[in-house]
Amino acid sequence: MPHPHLQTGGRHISKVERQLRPLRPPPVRNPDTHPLLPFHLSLLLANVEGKDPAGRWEQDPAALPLLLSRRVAETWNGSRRPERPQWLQARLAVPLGVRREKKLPLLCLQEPRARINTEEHVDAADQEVILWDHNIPEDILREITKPKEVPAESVTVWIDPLDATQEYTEDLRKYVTTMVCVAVNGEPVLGVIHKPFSAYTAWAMVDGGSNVKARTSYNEKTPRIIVSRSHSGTVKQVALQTFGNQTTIIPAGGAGYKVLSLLDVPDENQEKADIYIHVTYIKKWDICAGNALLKALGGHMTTLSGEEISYTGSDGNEGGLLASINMNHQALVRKLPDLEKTSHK
Ligand SMILES: Nc1ncnc2c1ncn2[C@@H]1O[C@H](COP(=O)(O)O)[C@@H](OP(=O)(O)O)[C@H]1O
Ligand SMILES: [Mg+2]
Repeated sequence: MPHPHLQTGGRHISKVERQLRPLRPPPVRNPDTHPLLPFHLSLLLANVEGKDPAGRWEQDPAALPLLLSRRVAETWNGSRRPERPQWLQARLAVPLGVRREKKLPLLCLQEPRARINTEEHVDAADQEVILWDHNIPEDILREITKPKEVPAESVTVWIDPLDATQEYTEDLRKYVTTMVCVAVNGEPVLGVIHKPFSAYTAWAMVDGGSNVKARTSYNEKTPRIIVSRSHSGTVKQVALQTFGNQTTIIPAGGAGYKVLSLLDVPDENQEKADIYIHVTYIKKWDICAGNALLKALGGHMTTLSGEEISYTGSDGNEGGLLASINMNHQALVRKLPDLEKTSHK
């Protein structure tokens, strides 16, 4: 899509951008602390804004992750002008036209004392910046009334701009999510899982608030177990061995989708399960947001041997995954077979 550009002061800016000035001054921030709440909310905004996210995805799969990740970057930087969604849409269409490869671009203006880990990487040539207007929607403000601040160096951010990539390439769009997670001292604290093709966003903050809840009942005896359809490893054998041959196994794409299957999600394309098990290696950006959501709602996501996963340091989790909510998680861990016998890789 062609987009009008004007030359001003040696810099190309869009006509729409120019019309939006003058704008409010940048917020004042204490550089030693990290405002968890606004950051989190900006991610939500990044996820839900725009007239037709699914439509944008059909035009170009990079659109939403790019919008999301740029919002992340911008909020992190915390000092730019606010913008409007219409502007974002117009502006994004230009650079995205040429990016249809599987790996999606991401711009991270990294805060020097915090870490941002993402499946995609910064395109150094890309100077565009997309901005958050610092308006927090009413429904979110109602849920989280007390903003938190934590030392910036304690924060690690995990971003998956496109989860269920394999399924996306097979046009199985219901599995696709974008995810952002903020961990503090390695503990998952804020999670956002967005389904671009359903325009549904689940978010939760540990000791903060959420827009999603657990279902009212789960089947602990003969659970429906949701597992990977494309990185399954020995998971079916493990599940049947643990819970018996009558157990229902639901193969599904995406770690974000599978966590949502444990919750009360008002989306007709969302299957429901009682337990999520994964036995192969998995990256932390695939699981951090789901872990934060579950933790905030009273659930658990651990390795198969019941250990908490630390969302700092290395980007891989090698101990497999067991996720549940409103169940005796430790009892589930004890039931699982000794997985030394099975491969985690
Ligand atoms: N053994 C493995 N090695 C690397 N990534 C894995 C993996 N198993 C699962 N994943 C990643 O975890 C996400 C969910 O996987 P699955 O759909 O198989 O459950 C996918 O993320 P992406 O789609 O972001 O790559 C997938 O690539
Ligand atoms: Mg992923």
